[in-house]
Amino acid sequence: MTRRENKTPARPASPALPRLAHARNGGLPLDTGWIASTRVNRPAAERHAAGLAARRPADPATEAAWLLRAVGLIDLTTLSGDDTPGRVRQLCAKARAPLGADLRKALGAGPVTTAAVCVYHEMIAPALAALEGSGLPVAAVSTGFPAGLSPFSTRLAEIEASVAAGASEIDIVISRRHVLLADWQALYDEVAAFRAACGPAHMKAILATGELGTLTNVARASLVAMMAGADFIKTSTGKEPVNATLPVGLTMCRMIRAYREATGVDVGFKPAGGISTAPDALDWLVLVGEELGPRWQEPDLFRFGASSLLGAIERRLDEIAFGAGSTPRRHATG
Ligand SMILES: O=C[C@H](O)COP(=O)(O)O
Repeated sequence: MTRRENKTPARPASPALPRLAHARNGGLPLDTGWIASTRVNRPAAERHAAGLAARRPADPATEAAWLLRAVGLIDLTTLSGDDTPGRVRQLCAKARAPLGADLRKALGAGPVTTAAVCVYHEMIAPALAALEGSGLPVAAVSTGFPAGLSPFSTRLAEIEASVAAGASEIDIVISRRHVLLADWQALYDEVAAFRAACGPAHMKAILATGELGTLTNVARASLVAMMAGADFIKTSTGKEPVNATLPVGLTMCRMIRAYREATGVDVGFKPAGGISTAPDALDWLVLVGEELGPRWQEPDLFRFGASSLLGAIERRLDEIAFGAGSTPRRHATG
């Protein structure tokens, strides 16, 4: 099946689209031979992933530099049933100024923001208002997030509504059954239709890897999503029983690398769900640095999808800057 033409009406995208200014992924025709020949050796992936922690930066100054970089890569997220405009305004204030001025001064760091704010559709308007003038994009989760089981027409309309409301990044979820049934054509058609509906907004394809059964399925779904035009591939919604894991991350990075070698196109990577400690952030940065290179430590090609990681990084930076005893005094609550 051929890809659908972009049918989303042009609407001014939210101001930060230039943050994703590298050439977009135009996709490829579905290549079933490539998909069938792709396999992953799970024990080897697990062994490799287990070694990443040993390669975290050892000295505190380098660790602080890495963690400052990680802050700028976070899609600061709230995806709760009890989200309110007030909570989203607080989140956006944190996204604009994620670290206190005293902490930045102690670390010798300049101004920093997170990469984006990620919310449900209903929270796009308060997020845009709260981020006005900051240059920070609003990402919206879409297509029946998190299960992706609402009617197809509803899922397309949901994307279009969020783009029309001003989201410049759309995080879609795939139908897991297409992967579990190895119906690659159905998966390709679905993701290509979502990509067309996104129009100017950049699309992150959430694979929900914890529900795909095998790493081989993760690899194949990654390839199909990229062939169908995904700008980013993303591990998880944060709502599956198992979310972002390093063996899954390794698998997806290797597929991004293979796609780049075949097409010359850079596709972004977003691990999401359960990434909640400073060492977690370091492990993911080691992984993408080793597998894809430093370009994938920049916000146009890498994001952390996380609701609690920022607080953990802030506490660790505080320890580095002011000493271990300072954290309880300076951060009364986690
Ligand atoms: O896309 C982002 C995830 O939903 C965040 O998951 P988390 O709450 O486990 O950090």
